[in-house]
Amino acid sequence: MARCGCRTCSTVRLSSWLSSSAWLWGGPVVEPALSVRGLTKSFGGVKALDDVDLDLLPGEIHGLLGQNGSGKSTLIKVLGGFHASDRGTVELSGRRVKTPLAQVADHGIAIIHQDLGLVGSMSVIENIGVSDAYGGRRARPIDWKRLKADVLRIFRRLGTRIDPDARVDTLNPSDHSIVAVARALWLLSLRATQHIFVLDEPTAYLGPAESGRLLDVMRAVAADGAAVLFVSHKLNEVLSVTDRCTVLRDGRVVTTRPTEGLSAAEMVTLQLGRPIDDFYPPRAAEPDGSVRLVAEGVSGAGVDDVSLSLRAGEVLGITGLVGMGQDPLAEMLAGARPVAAGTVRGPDGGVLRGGIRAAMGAGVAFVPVDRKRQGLWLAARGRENLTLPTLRARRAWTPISASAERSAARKAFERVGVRPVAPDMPVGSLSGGNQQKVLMAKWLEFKPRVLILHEPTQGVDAAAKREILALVNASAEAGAAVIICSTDYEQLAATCHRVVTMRDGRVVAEQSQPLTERDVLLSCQGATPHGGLAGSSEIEGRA
Ligand SMILES: Nc1ncnc2c1ncn2[C@@H]1O[C@H](COP(=O)(O)OP(=O)(O)OP(=O)(O)O)[C@@H](O)[C@H]1O
Repeated sequence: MARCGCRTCSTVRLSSWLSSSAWLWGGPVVEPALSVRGLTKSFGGVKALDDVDLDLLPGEIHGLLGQNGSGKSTLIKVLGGFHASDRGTVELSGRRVKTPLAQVADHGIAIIHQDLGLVGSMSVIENIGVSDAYGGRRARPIDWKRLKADVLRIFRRLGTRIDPDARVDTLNPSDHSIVAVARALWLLSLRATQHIFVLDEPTAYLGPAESGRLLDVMRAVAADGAAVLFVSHKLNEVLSVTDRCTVLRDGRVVTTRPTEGLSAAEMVTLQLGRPIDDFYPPRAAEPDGSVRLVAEGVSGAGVDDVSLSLRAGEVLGITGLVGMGQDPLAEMLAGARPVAAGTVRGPDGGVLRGGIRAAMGAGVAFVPVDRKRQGLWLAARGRENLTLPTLRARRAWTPISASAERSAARKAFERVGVRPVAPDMPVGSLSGGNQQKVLMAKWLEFKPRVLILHEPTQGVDAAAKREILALVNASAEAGAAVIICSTDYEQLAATCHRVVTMRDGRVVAEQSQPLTERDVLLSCQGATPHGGLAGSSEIEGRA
């Protein structure tokens, strides 16, 4: 049964109602907030959406699932007016609307993308205030006093204590998402009575604790009567928060059904059209190689006196609650961020100075967390992205053979499961998960001696996640030393030989095999495994 974890919500969950006879025999007795019929959209020869029907009911949290490239983002972009559909109709509360929709907020629709569109140097309240009337014909002054009262009321309803006057760049990532939801709530409250929230992988960058806060916010929004569409590859979250799910495969709806009674394995089978045996590949063999990377007393922005070493063949996890220093540490080890004190020694024992270029020269590869801004050249072809890391090693003026590049890229894309395998397609036209696979292919092809991965499977579906991690393990078995910097505790426990935990910039714990998700989470929360914090609902819900 879909569980309501919201402490303030006393409403009856929709799940039992949805599976009741009222739904089954007579169709929905409640007017859908959004009703889509026959939606079809192609890009060239690719049918991204094929005759899609979808109903979102007021008060419901509806999961939208599907493997990478199945059409989820395209559906959202059509709803958001970003793409015109080729065919199909959209009704809002029973009223047919003209598509593509313009000014979707006027129709009560808020779309919250992964990139939240907040301005870090502005306060929370300024970010919310400037969202009204942006692009409008008449400028009018913002009533800050009234706005602040509205925002505080919304924050109270969402159960958050974010300071409206705080600068956004001082907040943690889950607060960013909550501010984006609050901004949408405020904006919609000025414009429409029925609200529809579409959240496109809002928890992709969040750890379990931070995600939990956002899921509570979604529950509060739905409890007030909004319809919520939630896109995620994190099946635990989909199971815990949604009332119903719609599964897309190759642009078509496979099923829409109540979440109650569904398991994560069944969700994967519905998405792929086949079951997968295990969510994770077998762990890489125990390492017995020589030392490949050493950090000695490394300090810098957000990192305080960290020492660690890593051997060839080893897969080391670096984790912590979100924002505890693991992200800047991964960047410092890769030469992508300056080290203020201490040293990093590379595969040959020499101190790595000279930034990321010197690190690459020593065989260190880095897969950054922000694939769109730091990882990929979105306007370039897939094959060109793959060539980039080796460009410097080529002899000057040696022409690049397009056909050789194409055939190498085709093989690399097949290895990591990029769909479609189209080396000439601009990377920006691929789905988000497939972009992530191209990024992985780019650095695996580099044949690194040290491979530093920052959230390597974000936004990828269950099958692709398994394939990517299998390649990471193969890379370790071929002699690379691997670091996975992540807040996906389950993935770390299933993949790593060793996990170090950071808090306030320092390494505070180190665990080796046997590892469990629970132990990793406990160490992040400051408890010793098998002790303390026994009452944490976060842990109990997932154990
Ligand atoms: N602008 C575009 N140009 C060409 N093809 C596109 C474009 N946008 C999407 N596609 C294609 O449409 C299909 C559906 O992509 P979409 O982004 O909707 O998938 P998705 O389900 O959101 O995947 P993911 O889980 O990876 O985010 C894919 O084959 C993708 O390559």
